[in-house]
Amino acid sequence: MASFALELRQLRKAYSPSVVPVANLSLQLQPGEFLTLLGPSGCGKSTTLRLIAGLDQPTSGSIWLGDREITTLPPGDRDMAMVFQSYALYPHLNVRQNLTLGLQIRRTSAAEIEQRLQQVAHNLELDHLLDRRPAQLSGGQRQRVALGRALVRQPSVFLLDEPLSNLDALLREQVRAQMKALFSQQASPVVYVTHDQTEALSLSHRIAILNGGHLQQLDSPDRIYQAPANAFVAGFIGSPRMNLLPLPIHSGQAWLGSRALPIPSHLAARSQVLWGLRPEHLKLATPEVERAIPVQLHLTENLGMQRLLTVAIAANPEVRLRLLMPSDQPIPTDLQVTFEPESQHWFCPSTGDRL
Ligand SMILES: Nc1ncnc2c1ncn2[C@@H]1O[C@H](COP(=O)(O)OP(=O)(O)OP(=O)(O)O)[C@@H](O)[C@H]1O
Repeated sequence: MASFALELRQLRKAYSPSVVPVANLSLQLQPGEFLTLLGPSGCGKSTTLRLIAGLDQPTSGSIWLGDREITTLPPGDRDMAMVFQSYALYPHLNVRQNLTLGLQIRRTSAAEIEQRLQQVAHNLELDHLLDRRPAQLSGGQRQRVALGRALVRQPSVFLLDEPLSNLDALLREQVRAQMKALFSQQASPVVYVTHDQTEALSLSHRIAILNGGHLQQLDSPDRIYQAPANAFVAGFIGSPRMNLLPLPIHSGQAWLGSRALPIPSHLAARSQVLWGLRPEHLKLATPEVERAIPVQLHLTENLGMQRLLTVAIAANPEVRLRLLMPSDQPIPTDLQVTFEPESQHWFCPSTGDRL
């Protein structure tokens, strides 16, 4: 089966001069690539997906499948399969009929339909449920049918809009793993919309982080975590959230309380910097560690395997930092913290850009 790249060129959707959910979005998905649109509520993820599906028309810009422009093509002619959060199954049809209706409409041969049905039902563990109606299924089973309906079609593009968000945490983890395995075998690109960073990080080849209709970073999950392009991405990706503090620069160093932090030379001319350090990179230090920072415990939160501590810098108690430590380690009474210089991030306090 032929597989195509999907490309958005300078895509823009404006509902009014002030409501612009998609602002000049350009990105290209390779065949088989799994790309996630990730961002806070209202950032334009669903609108982008609707534009790709043809359910909405862009104000300007174009959409391409391979070398064919499809910007104004009706949804039914785009050969794309969409999976919604709400499942959207036909209640009066059983699972078998829900899975195969799309193929029958497209006049696929009976033998081909049966072969694809068996394969998808097997992969999604739906074999024993084929004669049931949606009302007789659990939420996780319904969502697997919705995914199966997209997979049997073997479309040119898969569009998935928060398909796991109605499932409880345990089921979400199971279906996520099944989805990852299934979509890794697909030749068609997948555009996945979520506001859940764990889903985005675990499923995607690349993640497009959106905020207010603007693309903030388009990169691999590793790069987005390790080298966030700006303070928005730094604060959005990672749980618990990265420590982000404005620090003054003088005498060629940044100052965290009374502690001087050596800075990269290109920052020396600045008067202030936004300093970032992930809670997992801030460590408790034993007394003999050089240049450790004395702190006082402010708050402890138990997260199961780890504890999240909020500490105040002893010399400047208004400066708070959060750090993660294993739950099975005792919290010492005399607290000091330390970190590796290379785990620090530096951002511009006015633009938020990575420095
Ligand atoms: N038909 C419409 N008319 C006017 N404004 C709209 C319309 N559809 C969406 N919007 C606005 O566009 C913005 C982006 O909406 P969109 O649904 O794309 O966000 P989202 O990132 O998918 O959010 P969520 O995660 O909450 O679904 C929002 O401010 C929304 O109110």
